[in-house]
Amino acid sequence: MLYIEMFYRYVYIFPRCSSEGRSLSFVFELCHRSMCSVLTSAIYVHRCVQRHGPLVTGGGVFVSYSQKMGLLSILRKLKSSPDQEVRILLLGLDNGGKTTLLKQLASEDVSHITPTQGFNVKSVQSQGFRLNVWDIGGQRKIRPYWRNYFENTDVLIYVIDSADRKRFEETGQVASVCLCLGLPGVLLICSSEPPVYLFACAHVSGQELAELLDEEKLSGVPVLVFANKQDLLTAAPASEIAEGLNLHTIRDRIWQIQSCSALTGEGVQDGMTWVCKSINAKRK
Ligand SMILES: Nc1nc2c(ncn2[C@@H]2O[C@H](COP(=O)(O)OP(=O)(O)OP(=O)(O)O)[C@@H](O)[C@H]2O)c(=O)[nH]1
Ligand SMILES: [Mg+2]
Repeated sequence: MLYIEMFYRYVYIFPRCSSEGRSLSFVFELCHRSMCSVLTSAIYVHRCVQRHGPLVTGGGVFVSYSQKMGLLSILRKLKSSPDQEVRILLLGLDNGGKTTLLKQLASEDVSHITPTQGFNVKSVQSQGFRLNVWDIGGQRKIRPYWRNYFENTDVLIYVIDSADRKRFEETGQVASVCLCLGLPGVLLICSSEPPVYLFACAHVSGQELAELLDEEKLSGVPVLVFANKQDLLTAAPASEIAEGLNLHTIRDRIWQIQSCSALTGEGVQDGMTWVCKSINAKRK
């Protein structure tokens, strides 16, 4: 039996949601539908009865204590917050590196990552205080469901695979939608093999960003640009990304740019430290 527990309001129990029973897409469809109405801040998919088979990609699992040191350290940095729960959302097109980042944060193996069909969620709890990190699949068919996860988001981590030239424009549009929705924080992760492409990417995104930052409802929302895939020799430096995004023109909020590699973990914690600081500052 697979339990999908929606904290605060609903608990759903799906009998035999295994590879032999209901399809996973059925489970996630129900999850997504539920999120539409519930819009709650936390969802946990318990893989509680292992004998029914693995949940495969898309399921959230509780992280064992030995695996969550990265997340725990983030949680500790947030402990001064009076709120009992913090929610971080990872979004971006498929193949961008969201799941790699989530696994890196949870100190898990990042060498075997498969495309996310639904979502992954990692959660850590300490002394009644909880940190939830959500990773939503970026495939086109899943993207319409993204908005169902926005409620109560403290920081959005947006992952871009800048090496994917063909979908550059698409990426810019999706980023705009996220910003339009007024999420309180945006962490934009850029990765690129061809720097020229990355510059173009940053340029278009920068135009979108500039327009959105004029919106009153986004006033004061902190923005962190996280330049991912720096392990690739052809990755553009963060300074180029900042220039392309015109970050220096942002005057009405704090922003930050951080180089990182979700694959090696380099720079990831630095970015998350900034995220924690911005959350703490906002909640003071
Ligand atoms: N070189 C390099 N590769 C990366 C990095 N981050 C992710 N990748 C690779 O990019 C590919 C896609 O990573 P995923 O984490 O599955 O991407 P995703 O955004 O979760 O994709 P969906 O689940 O389909 O939305 C994988 O082959 C990763 O190994 C990075 O920092 N450097
Ligand atoms: Mg994924």
